[in-house]
Amino acid sequence: MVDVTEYFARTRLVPVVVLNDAAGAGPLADALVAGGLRTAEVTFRTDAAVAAIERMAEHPEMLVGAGTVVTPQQADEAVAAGARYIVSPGFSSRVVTHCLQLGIPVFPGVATATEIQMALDAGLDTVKFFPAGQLGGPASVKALAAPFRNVKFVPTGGVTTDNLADYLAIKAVLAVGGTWMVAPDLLEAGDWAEVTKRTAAAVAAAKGEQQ
Ligand SMILES: O=C(O)C(=O)C[C@H](O)[C@H](O)COP(=O)(O)O
Repeated sequence: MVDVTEYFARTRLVPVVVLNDAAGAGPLADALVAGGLRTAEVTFRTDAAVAAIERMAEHPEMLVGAGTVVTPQQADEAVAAGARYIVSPGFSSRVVTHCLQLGIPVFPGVATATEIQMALDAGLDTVKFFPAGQLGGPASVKALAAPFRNVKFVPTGGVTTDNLADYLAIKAVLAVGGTWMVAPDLLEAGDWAEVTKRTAAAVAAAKGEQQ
């Protein structure tokens, strides 16, 4: 089984996908892989989520996760469709407990020290920090990480190619997530070339290469 935390430590980027039509899932997987990324968090923000996860998971190189999972039932649907990790915008004991029982890696969202302690109490050591930009950006991640030496963060919300290096420079940051590489308007328009271009730019920025 793939260690998802290890995987994120290598890719350092988690594209957050909002697909209204699952027909785009195949081309989107190809576009991401062409840009150098082999994972995507497909959100339950749309009814197409389950079908989109199924199709993206068919891509032999993709590690597909499910995002915006707010109920245990969605976690079940995501796993059945082929999701290999679960992400939530906030901390839900029900969702976390259920995922632990299923044995699927789960990354709940946190915004406060209290929520980080809830994650620790549940036995987790990696959390999403959401919405990162609006909560104060890298400075907030640093301040929150200080007392929690073994916690890893995936800041998401307001991250772009221009600011991702500021987050990734923080030791406690495992990876960053966001929609900028797979912006909903690009997916609506089927502009896969632009998805590949933005993905490649983000991958280069994550490696610290000149743009
Ligand atoms: O859908 C979820 O489960 C979320 O938690 C929210 C998304 O991860 C962010 O909305 C992405 O933020 P942007 O990259 O600023 O668009």
